[in-house]
Order: sequence, then structure tokens, then C-alpha cells
Amino acid sequence: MNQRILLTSQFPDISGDFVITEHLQKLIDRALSYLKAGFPVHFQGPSGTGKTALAFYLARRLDRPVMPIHGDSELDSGDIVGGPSGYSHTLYIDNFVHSVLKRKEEWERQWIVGRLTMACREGMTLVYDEFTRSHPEVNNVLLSVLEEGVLQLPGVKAGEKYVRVHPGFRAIFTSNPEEYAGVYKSQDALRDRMITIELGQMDLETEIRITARRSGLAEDQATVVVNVVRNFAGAFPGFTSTQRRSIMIAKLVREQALSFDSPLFQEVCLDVLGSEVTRKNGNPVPREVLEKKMAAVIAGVLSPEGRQEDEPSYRGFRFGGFIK
Ligand SMILES: Nc1ncnc2c1ncn2[C@@H]1O[C@H](COP(=O)(O)OP(=O)(O)OP(=O)(O)O)[C@@H](O)[C@H]1O
Repeated sequence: MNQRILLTSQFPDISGDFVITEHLQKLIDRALSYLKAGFPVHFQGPSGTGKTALAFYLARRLDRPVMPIHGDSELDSGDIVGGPSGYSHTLYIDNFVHSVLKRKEEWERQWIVGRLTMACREGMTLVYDEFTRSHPEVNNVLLSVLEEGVLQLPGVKAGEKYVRVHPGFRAIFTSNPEEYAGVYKSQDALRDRMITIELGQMDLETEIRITARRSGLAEDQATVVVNVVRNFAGAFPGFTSTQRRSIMIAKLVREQALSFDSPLFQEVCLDVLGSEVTRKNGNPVPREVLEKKMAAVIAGVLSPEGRQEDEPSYRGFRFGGFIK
């Protein structure tokens, strides 16, 4: 069992960097109203759709200490609830009268308080990121927490069999779709106790603004990057771009002062996106095919008029503004 507790004040504060667009504001308002009414909220969606960032942003908005747990197949119930961790031993020897030796031994059971127990007891906001990466049986303990407001403790700690959940306790969950590798199917009973909000790919404006904020690129340059990523992804069935890859490319553009029409920009884009195309596609795609496609996509984004016939749909790029 390893303990890692971050209170709000210790958690990296990304609220200043957190981008809020009209689309996100509506989502935030809804989610906050559910949480304030006492319902757990669950964000489900593909990788890079901003679930974790949103969960922590909301947790901060609730203005209570935050308790993060990261789902993992190695996690056991001891990690989240706590449990016995051996004994402490005290030996008293009294030899005050030299001909009399008194000896007294005490054994006391040691107990580690798990993160969920601490959150329930102190009324913290639990952020359980990627909870379906933990074995479903580990998460069973949440059923009575979310329904009856009671956390059952394993074994008996100084006569304590359960913890009554503090009224300030709130829970936010995130998960990837169930078809993702390394993800377990969550039990219906648990899902039934939370409000699940599906997060799909972000809208163009949100993605551009996040890319700009996270990379430090100007928004018109971030627009080029996001459109290159989206249009390239659109050319290969089953491959969707992620926010994270746009940020990666944008950071490289900024740090290396890359020019969009340079061969290096094309190489960087291919390195960041190429292997994912092959992985998602199932079949290896030859590098020459990827290079040709990338060159055409970049040319199309930089100069929409020069776009070739077979180019994927031109999605909303315009210097100096957004097309939503
Ligand atoms: N609203 C936002 N403002 C600023 N940055 C954001 C915002 N949403 C997402 N990001 C950034 O986008 C990237 C991907 O977001 P995040 O890690 O939250 O996605 P995720 O859906 O949790 O992905 P995964 O399922 O892979 O964990 C991160 O760098 C994150 O900081």
C-alpha cells in the first residue's frame, strides 16, 4: 500500500491555464450542478479529450481538499480503503528493585488509512482517474459509499467497522471507452450510481485555444497545427487525432522555431502521428504513403486554394479566425 494524498493547495493549479470555451462552460455548469446536488459525475471518452483536466478543474471549483486516485490493475482494496499493516511492539522492563525484574509487552495493531477512507471521513473531493483500469471487485467498495453514504472497513480498526461519509464528500470519475486495452468493464451497479457524461473529440475552437495555451504558440499558428493534425487523421479511417498530439507538435514548432513550410515541420508531424496511423489502421502504412499524404495535407492547410482533389475535407482553417 502506498499513500499519496494531495490537498487542493498542494495539487498543481492548472486553473489559470484551463481554457474555457462556450462549449466547455455549458459542460462545466451542468457537471457542477450535479456535483453540488450530491451526484457523482463520470466523464467517459477517448484518450486526450480532456477528461482528467476537466475533472481536476471541477474538483478545484468545489473548493474542498482533493483526493486523487489513479486506476490501475495493481491497485487493491487496501490501497484505497486501507487496512492492517502489521503490529507495533513495546517492551517495558522494570528493574527498579535489582532483585525484581518486571517485564511487560504490548502489541498494537497498526493501521494505514486508505485514500478513499480519508476522503470519505474528511469530506474531500475524490477524483478517481481512469477507474476502469482497476479490477471491478476493487471498486465494489464504492457501491455503499455512493448509495448509502457508508464505507465498510475491512477487519476491525479499534472497534470501527465502517465510516459514515462526510456530507462534503464528492466524487468525480473518468474512464476510457470499454474497448480500450487495459480497461475492465465497469459493473452496471456502479455506473447506475453516477451521471455519465460522454466526451467526444473537442470542437475546433476549443482544441485550437487549448493547443495555443498549452504550447505558447499564437492562436493563428495553433490553428495551422490543429488543422494539419485533424486533416491528416481524417485521411485514415479509424484514426482520430487527439488534443495531446496537437499540443506536442505545437510545442516542437515553438521550441524549434519551425517554419510550417519547412521539411522539418513535415518530419515532426510524421513522427508524432505516423506510427499511430499504422497502429489504429491495423495494417502497416508505408512511410512514402504517409509522407505524400502529409505533404498534401500541409499544402492544403497553408494554401486552401492549392488543395488537391484527393485531399481530405478542408475543415475550417482560416488565418486570423475560427470557423466553428
Ligand atoms: N480545458 C483545457 N484547458 C487546458 N488544457 C487542457 C484542457 N483540456 C485538456 N487539456 C490538455 O489536453 C491534454 C489532454 O487532456 P487530458 O489529459 O485531460 O485528457 P484525457 O481525456 O484525460 O486523456 P487520457 O484518457 O489519455 O488520460 C492535456 O495536456 C491537458 O492538460
